[in-house]
Amino acid sequence: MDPSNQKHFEVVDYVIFAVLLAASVGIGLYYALSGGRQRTTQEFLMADRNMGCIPVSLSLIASFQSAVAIIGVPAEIYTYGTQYWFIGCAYILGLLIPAHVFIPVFYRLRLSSAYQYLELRFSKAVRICGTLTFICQMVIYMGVCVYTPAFALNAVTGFELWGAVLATGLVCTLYTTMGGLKAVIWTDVFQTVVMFAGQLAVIVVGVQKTGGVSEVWRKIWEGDRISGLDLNPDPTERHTFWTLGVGGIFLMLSLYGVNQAQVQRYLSSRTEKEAVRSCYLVFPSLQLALALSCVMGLVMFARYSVVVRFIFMVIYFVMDMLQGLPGLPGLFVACLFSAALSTISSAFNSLATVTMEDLIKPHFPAMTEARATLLSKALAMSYGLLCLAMAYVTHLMGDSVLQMALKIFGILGGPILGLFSLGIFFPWANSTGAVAGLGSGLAVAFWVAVGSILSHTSARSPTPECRVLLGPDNTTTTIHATLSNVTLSRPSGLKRFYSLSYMWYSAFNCFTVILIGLIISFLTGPTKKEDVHPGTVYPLLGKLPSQQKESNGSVLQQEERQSQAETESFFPAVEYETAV
Ligand SMILES: CC(C)(CO)[C@@H](O)C(=O)NCCC(=O)O
Ligand code: NA
Repeated sequence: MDPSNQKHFEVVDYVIFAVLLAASVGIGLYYALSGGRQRTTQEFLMADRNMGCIPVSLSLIASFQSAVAIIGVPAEIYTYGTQYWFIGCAYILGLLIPAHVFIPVFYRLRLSSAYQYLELRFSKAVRICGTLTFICQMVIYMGVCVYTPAFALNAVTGFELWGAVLATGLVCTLYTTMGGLKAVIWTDVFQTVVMFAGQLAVIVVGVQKTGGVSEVWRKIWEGDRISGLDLNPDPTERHTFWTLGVGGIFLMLSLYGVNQAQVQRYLSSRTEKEAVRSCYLVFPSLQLALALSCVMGLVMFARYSVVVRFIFMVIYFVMDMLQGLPGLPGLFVACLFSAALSTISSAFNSLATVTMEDLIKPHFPAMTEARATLLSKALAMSYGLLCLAMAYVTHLMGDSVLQMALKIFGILGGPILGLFSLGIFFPWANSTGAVAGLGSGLAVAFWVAVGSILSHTSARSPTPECRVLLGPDNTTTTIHATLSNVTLSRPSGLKRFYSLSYMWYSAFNCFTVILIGLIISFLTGPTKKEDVHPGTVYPLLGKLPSQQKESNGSVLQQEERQSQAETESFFPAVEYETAV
């Protein structure tokens, strides 16, 4: 194996990549010119609340399955064995709870943005704090997503780095701005299929070139890549059944339960049942996505029988396998960029939605629908350009990309999950408690994350390390093998606190918010039962009231009624189901 010889693309590979981009723009154009022609925010941001469960479910898995997972998960399996696969166990509760708690609550309140919930349950201030946290989370994450595939390809193949970043950023901005949420969802469907096809191609060719299934299996077995269930309760162990299978549930809840990108898809569903069904359908597709990435990591190990710690080993492997098979390298590039595009388009659209619904509309209640839609498009476009800037910021950082993405979800998404859980499960919580809880949750989250970076404890790795250094022209030139005998002495005191496994971040930060939120609520006078807005608290023992009747005249509901009337004038046949 010689990572120093650069891999190249043929014309046909570039053509396939271009077809992917063109098809995505085509879908955007189609939804710009059909239906209501994106003239209302209901259509642009909510897809007219008329989506079926299959496109929604594929779109749900596409939102947080980016090139980071396509590159990061096989690399993880190749380097450390199959322990990470146990995160699949977290998908069970991680999807059942959103389907039966979060979706019913949000859907029946007929929200446009998840953060509207925070105002109904607490106050305007809480809504704004939540929105701002979400914006930070998605903007940082977006940078990682757009940068990763471009950088990885560049490192191995010399694929033009900033050209690829610009192409993805601009194409995505274009179809998101033109076609709104409908285009985002339907491009997600197409891109998810391309993503699966690309991974499957690599696996099939990889197995064949390594000598067939039994040979691959023998090498994996001899190389000791199949990890048993690690039941070590130590929360500082990076990956164990507990960190992945239990910590992972909170990661999933923060993504599939309360993240605006997903909530928006649930709310765009035709009926509540359809939304719940789409959440159920995520389970098999997400398991498939996980299985494909894990198997790819295993085949990769079988191919080389040695662990080389090179961050873009996955791309090297793919090119090594697919070189000489015209079009297949192009299919994989399309797979990587499909994964990236489908994630950043969800990010643009959800960011435009929260900025519009939570930060702008409340201040300009008289804004016309035409102006609001135009402004939403301008917002989607601005976030697209901001994304390019964030790609540059990511360029300046360095971490395992998978770990980096999951840390962002834990550090910023965990406290948001805590905030929503505080509102949904604890009727006593009040607005002051919520703001204090979120503030403390974020502060502790940053403290632990920065502490962990500074004390380097999270970087402990039990495997011998080899590093491939990047040469001056970004080609891989030197292989520098260091057998690092990491001393596995237990850190003590604060260091031990800092070495908390990043897989616990979501859960830990969520609980900080709930704990501080409840303490402050009780100190400042808990919310009385009769003051809680109906339908905002999930009755753990009773039944959630069915869809909100539009009875009282709050501004929010007037807004809702107005936009609902608009929707109905466009689609008189839309029916809103009221109960499960
Ligand atoms: C969100 C999970 C954990 C769900 O399996 C997975 O898709 C993942 O590891 N995502 C990493 C982030 C990304 O792909 O951008
Ligand atoms: Na994606």
